Amino acid sequence: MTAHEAPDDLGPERPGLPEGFRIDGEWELGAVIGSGGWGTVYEGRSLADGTPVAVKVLPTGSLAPGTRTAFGELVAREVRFSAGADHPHLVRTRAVRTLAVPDLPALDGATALVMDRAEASVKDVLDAAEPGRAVADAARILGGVAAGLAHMHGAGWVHGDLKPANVLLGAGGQVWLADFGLAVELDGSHAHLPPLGTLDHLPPEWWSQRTGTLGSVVRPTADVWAFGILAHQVLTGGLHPFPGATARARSLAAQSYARGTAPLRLDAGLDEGWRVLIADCLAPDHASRQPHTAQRLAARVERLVRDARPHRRRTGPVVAALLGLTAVAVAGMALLGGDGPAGGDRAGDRRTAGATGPATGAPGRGAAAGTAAPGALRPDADVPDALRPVIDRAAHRCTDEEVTPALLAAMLKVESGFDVNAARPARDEYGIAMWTPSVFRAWAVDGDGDGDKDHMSAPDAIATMSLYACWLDQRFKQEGLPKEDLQALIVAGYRTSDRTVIEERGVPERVRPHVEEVLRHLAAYER
Ligand SMILES: Nc1ncnc2c1ncn2[C@@H]1O[C@H](COP(=O)(O)OP(=O)(O)OP(=O)(O)O)[C@@H](O)[C@H]1O
Repeated sequence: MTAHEAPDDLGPERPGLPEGFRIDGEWELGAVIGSGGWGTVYEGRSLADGTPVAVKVLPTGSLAPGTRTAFGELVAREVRFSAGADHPHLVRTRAVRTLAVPDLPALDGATALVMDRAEASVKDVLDAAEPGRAVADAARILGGVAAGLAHMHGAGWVHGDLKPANVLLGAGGQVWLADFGLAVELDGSHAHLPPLGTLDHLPPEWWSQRTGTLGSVVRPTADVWAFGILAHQVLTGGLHPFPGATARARSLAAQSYARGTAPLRLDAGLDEGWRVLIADCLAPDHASRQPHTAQRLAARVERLVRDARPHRRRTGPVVAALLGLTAVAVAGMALLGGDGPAGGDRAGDRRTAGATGPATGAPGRGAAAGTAAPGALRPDADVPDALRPVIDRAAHRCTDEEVTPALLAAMLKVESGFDVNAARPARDEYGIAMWTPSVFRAWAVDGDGDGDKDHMSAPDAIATMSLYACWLDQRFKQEGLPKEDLQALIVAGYRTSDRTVIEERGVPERVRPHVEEVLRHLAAYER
């Protein structure tokens, strides 16, 4: 949400919750991370397993009656959207609670959103950036933002407040859209929003439209405009595409451009592909921006991310340094790295160093000789020879012990029978790992390091399967699901979703036969 445009009468001094405050005996609050226009975000941790979380507390008690209705509506929206958001590029809300704090009347009855905790926002990165130079990992960050937006628009929502502060970066390199207080559900082609967006990211047409009782009309093209501004900032170390020392001056410059009285002057240092994409996002009005849907932009950004890859092999650690990440977080980033052999090798080394048993990090069947690590493939397993090194390498991207070569092989066996050309068009699933292309895009890993991420390429599809399995594994651990069931749950999550498995706290009935078949193969494949 926006700090500058929020009404001033949200309450005098905003009261805070003390460190150590517990929510429902499940989470404990720590220090304040920051406050926005509507609420305060605290560090927190799960009392069950110490998992770090961020808790956003949205009070309503201290508001003037006139403000309360509008604010209550925004809170309801944030809660409604957050609870339903389920995508790797949208920050995950783990729980929504109503606080009971009779001693602090202003916070009694406040809503608390318990979210995955980020390390930093893109705003933090831009604040530390050198103007004129793209921030480290710029293309990948923008790829995540575009994929998150495409998902929101596809699901019938508009973000409404896309800006650097609302793009969060997780400790493992994840890119999450956040702050859904202004997210609105589309009613046909548009929705209504109170006039609250951020000046610097509002489209020029916003200023000329009348604000009705329902608020301003907001359409997906407003997010596309905001993405254009954000992309320019990320690719130029924070430079806004419109001139002016203040947000208001820049918004006036944007309006002059939209009226045709000033040209669009993008930074001269931008690569041609990005320049064209940003110019499309910054088309002067709703109609001319409309063809550039978030879905199309996401596909274009993905191509640009791919093209940028040879130059960014070494950027993961740079982002880590910039964000002050820990060694553990850097290790997580190697796991997530879709950067081909470099990322894979780092993960392999780490596994070697950390493992108590002999290393299986070396790709290929060499690992089958001598003492094999748990989960290594049996030499007589019916897995095609050519795939063994690919599966080994993919499994070693994940440092969690449940994601083994035998598990991935058993999943592939049942998904496609190791057929690289397998297809189930009715379910929109293709290739050896039966990826749905739009889902694959959100996770895609370049398994063979050829600069391309293709769900029909076995190395890419299998490496991506491993990454996704690893993430599922970590989710289920965070949720405290039984350790002995984790492999079965990963298989079930791959066929359904993390949320379905977590909600059912086990293997959903409808995928039970599939899971049992995979487990049979797993038993036969494991050394
Ligand atoms: N899940 C999270 N993990 C870590 N930090 C977060 C998380 N969500 C929000 N923050 C941080 O908490 C601070 C307050 O966030 P909040 O969304 O309330 O306001 P904002 O986006 O800064 O401003 P506004 O709401 O006015 O637009 C910001 O610094 C934001 O980066």
